[in-house]
Amino acid sequence: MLLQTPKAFMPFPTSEIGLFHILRRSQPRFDTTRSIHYGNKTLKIPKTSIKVFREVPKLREWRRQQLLDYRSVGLVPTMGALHEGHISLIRMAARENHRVVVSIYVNPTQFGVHEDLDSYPKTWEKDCEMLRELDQELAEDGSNLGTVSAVFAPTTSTMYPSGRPSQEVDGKGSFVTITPVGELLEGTTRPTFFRGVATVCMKLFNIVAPERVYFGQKDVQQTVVIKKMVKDFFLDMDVVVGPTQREPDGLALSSRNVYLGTRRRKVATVLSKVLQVAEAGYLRGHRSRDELLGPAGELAKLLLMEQNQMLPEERVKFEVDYISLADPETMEELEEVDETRGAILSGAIKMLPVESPQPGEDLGLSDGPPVRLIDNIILKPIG
Ligand SMILES: Nc1ncnc2c1ncn2[C@@H]1O[C@H](COP(=O)(O)OP(=O)(O)OP(=O)(O)O)[C@@H](O)[C@H]1O
Ligand SMILES: CC(C)(CO)[C@@H](O)C(=O)[O-]
Ligand code: BAL
Repeated sequence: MLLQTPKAFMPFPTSEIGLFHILRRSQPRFDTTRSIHYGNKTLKIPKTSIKVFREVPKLREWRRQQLLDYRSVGLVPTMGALHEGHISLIRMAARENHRVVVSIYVNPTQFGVHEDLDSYPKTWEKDCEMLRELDQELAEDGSNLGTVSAVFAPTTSTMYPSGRPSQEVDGKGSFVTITPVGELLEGTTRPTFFRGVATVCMKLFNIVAPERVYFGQKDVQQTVVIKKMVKDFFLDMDVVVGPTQREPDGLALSSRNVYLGTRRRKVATVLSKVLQVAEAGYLRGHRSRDELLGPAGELAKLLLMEQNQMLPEERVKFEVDYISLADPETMEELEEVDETRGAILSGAIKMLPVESPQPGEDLGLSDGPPVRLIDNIILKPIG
């Protein structure tokens, strides 16, 4: 990083002008796909000192000042639609860093051409409200090293300065690919997913230059891909993985849960139940794939049979995409768990559109297309 004198890097004057007010006047809702310029002002989330950066140079300028002030920076990358899973990562980051940057960016290149880029939930105002509440909580809790200092919410033209690359599998562009791990499991169903994730994370890491980056275990294969990228490209930062936050009934929190609607939400715990059966086998001493995944597959069949016996207007059909028992570093499938290494149990299911929707039934966001859910459990090494 190029160092300049502190004077040259005095931050731009900040403004208490409500971001919402500016946005309301200029466009109806915050839209990360369009370029917006507000002169030289650094915006803030109202009633907080959280800066909102939309462009790279100002963020870099702020970052350099942190370096000069010996302040550590933690980065929590997100796609917005914040929930308690994200908040738990931000809390972790605030415990371990003087400054926390949360990025909010729905990255088009990690969505396949037929995926849900257009309908992906965007809840900017609610996200700001959650960050405001968290800011207060962190300020009152003296055990943290830092607090949320900034949100980075770039546009796509900022993130892809040479133009947005194609989302096609054979699309050309400046990509980071981490293979073979990025081709397995989630990469089979979503062949451009990890290429998009690695590419955007490399950009975010280069822009923010954090000491630590925070990811959730809910997307476990993503954490494996990111760790590999950091190792193989000598990126000077630690990757910290936070535990999966769940609803009381066990469903992993996910921004996409809003797609489910009431009926499918009740059945969405199938995946966590199936994985728990396999985990219970490991804790009882089973190590072979058949012993661990056999009962898990049986439970999935049983739960589907139960649904099939119900009336069409009540039931929920689902398809198991995969249940995997994999090595924690390569994500290659295992026949036998080496208990000194442990393993990753993971799965994906597709909740199908409800049959015979009832008048006024809540079908979830975007009216009920199939919803793919993922989850995992780490089988910890023993000894
Ligand atoms: N339940 C959760 N517990 C802990 N971390 C989570 C949880 N859900 C998401 N995260 C983490 O938050 C970060 C940002 O994730 P993202 O914004 O995609 O949210 P998401 O809920 O995973 O959305 P999606 O529905 O697209 O999977 C990622 O590191 C992700 O693993
Ligand atoms: C890491 C990430 C923010 C990259 O867009 C995304 O994949 C996510 O939210 O998990
Ligand atoms: N949390 C993973 C982001 C995605 O599924 O696109």
